[in-house]
Amino acid sequence: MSQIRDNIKPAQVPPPCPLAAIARDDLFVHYTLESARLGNRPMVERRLADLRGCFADEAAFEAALRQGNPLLYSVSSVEPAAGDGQLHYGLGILQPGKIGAEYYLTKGHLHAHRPAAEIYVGLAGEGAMLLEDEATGESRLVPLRTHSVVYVPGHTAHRTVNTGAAPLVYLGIYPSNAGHDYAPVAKNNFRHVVIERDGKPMLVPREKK
Ligand SMILES: O=P(O)(O)OC[C@H]1O[C@](O)(CO)[C@@H](O)[C@@H]1O
Repeated sequence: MSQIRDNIKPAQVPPPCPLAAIARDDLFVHYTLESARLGNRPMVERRLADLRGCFADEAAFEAALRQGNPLLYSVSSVEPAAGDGQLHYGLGILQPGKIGAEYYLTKGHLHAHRPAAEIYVGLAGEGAMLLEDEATGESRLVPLRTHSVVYVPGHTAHRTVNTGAAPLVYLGIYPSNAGHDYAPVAKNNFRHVVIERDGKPMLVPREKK
């Protein structure tokens, strides 16, 4: 018996929670749905020109860009602590609109640390998450709206789409070591496109060029 006990390795003890090391304004952050900004954190803004290559209808994209360079979405983030078990989160606001038949969308990314999952909490508006398994290309369109939560598994490219008429506001919560890897989506894009057909969102395969 004692021999068995001797062979049991002690569980790894995590370092003590660095509560004192966390800034007070990282422990409590206020936001409003109108500003969709976390406290006074900087807003990263993505305008139409930043989304070059994302939309399927390139002629419609160039035509829209000639009319102006509207703000499509903004994200502010809180990163209280790094290290094993810690979390970061971001508040996003994605405007309504379309390029051709395709709804306004975010660039989309994989996590640099591929196993990292993410939780999206819908706070306002009506949209969806486009999920794509990196290895198999398997795709899902999952609704994201007020009072809904979407689970994004690890190893899954994810893009947010606004399918409604009002701004889509959402909170994304992810492991502190997740990181953003934009390169695979920038190179290959998603295999599917979310378009409006007969007034409703529909997932269709991207046409080959
Ligand atoms: O597709 P993008 O450009 O990364 O935008 C989505 C944003 O949503 C989040 O996943 C959560 O707010 C951010 O990490 C990310 O920047």
